[in-house]
Amino acid sequence: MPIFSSNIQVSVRVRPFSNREQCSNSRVIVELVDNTQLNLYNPKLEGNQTLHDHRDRYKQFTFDHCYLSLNRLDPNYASQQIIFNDAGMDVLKSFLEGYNTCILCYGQTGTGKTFTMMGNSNSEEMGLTPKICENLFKRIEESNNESSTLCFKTLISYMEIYNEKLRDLFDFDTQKTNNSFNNSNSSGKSLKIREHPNKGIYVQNLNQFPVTDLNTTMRYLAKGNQNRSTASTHVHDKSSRSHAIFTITFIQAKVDNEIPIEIISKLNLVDLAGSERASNDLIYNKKQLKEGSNINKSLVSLGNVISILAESSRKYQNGLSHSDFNLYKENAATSSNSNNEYKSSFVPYRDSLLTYLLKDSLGGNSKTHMIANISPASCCYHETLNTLLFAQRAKKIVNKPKINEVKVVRLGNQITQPKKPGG
Ligand SMILES: Nc1ncnc2c1ncn2[C@@H]1O[C@H](COP(=O)(O)OP(=O)(O)OP(=O)(O)O)[C@@H](O)[C@H]1O
Repeated sequence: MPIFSSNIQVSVRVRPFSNREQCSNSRVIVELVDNTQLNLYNPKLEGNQTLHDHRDRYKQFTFDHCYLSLNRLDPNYASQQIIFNDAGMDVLKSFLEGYNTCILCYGQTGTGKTFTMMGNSNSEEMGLTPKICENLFKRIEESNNESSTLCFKTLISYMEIYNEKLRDLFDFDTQKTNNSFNNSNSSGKSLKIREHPNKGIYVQNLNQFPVTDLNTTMRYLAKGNQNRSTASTHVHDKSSRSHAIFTITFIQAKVDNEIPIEIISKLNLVDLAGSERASNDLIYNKKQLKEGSNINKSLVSLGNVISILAESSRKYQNGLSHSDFNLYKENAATSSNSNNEYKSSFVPYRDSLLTYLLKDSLGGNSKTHMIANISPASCCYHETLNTLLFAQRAKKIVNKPKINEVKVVRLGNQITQPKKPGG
């Protein structure tokens, strides 16, 4: 079974100017050097060539991919299809091979995270989630036509973290009436995260629906999206106030040398809530303050986890050869000896629901792709710089993806794992 280490893939996407940015006479401060490098200009130092050399005037960043979606009329505009062809197809391929996979969008509020993940209802503008589902069902159909020895099962679930509570967006009994689903006084259930030695992280009592076609999946997704917490903010009139995680679980059953085998892979599609700097010039109500502070708190803990993982990946990769590094990860994961030289740094996954839920995707056994969404405008310089620095740190994280293959013994409808010899 292939096990190897793989860095988190990180892309950056620059969205078009918003009306607010156009009205504020902002300038474009992001320039693509090529499809992996971009320059971010400091608007305060622009044009001042005498006092500052170029290192002060702009910072250069390198990522796995940079996408410019600044102007739809530009022939090089990075469309939804282009993002899917790169990031989406890559992740889908690994997911179908049996790897746990994850795509997450990170960035300041209003920079295009929901647009990238979900898109608009217009079919030209479908985001990664519907496009991945569309292609998944196409692949299943193709495989069904090619072979009768493989069986597939697809399950979907959808949850959000709102004000540090975990909610099931597919809990259609707790219907959202007058936004009561998301009201902090509502009786909407808060779910619990559990950890299983084989299954990894999972959410207890989360609804999971089996699906066999795109239309049904899209209907569930649309209903789940209606339940998602959104509100108007000073920056964005339909801002997501929660982190949303749509999970597809894919079970492939086959018989190998007369032994029934199941490969179970999970794809987490994550639309994070956007960070927003509180301003002294603006008035916030109590609800906005609470939402903003919870969003920022969980994004800070995500930042901490990413920094620690990036630092330990760097430390050990610098000193160890590739095979030693694999050994280190192996030992760090299994060692109970606190003096073990390979023991990994403590990673505070449990500091927030978000980092706990994403534990397997960050520094775990998943193939993960992060898309950092940014604005092109000079008025967002500080937020954009923070996002790019965050993304640069995430690029250093090394995961250890593996195919989740389980040999099963079927007893009627029950599925059990074969007993270990002597067990
Ligand atoms: N690449 C793009 N091309 C065209 N329009 C875009 C693009 N990215 C974002 N937009 C538009 O920008 C606006 C904000 O985008 P979106 O809602 O996706 O931001 P967000 O990052 O999810 O915000 P929040 O964090 O507040 O939820 C939307 O009107 C969206 O249609």
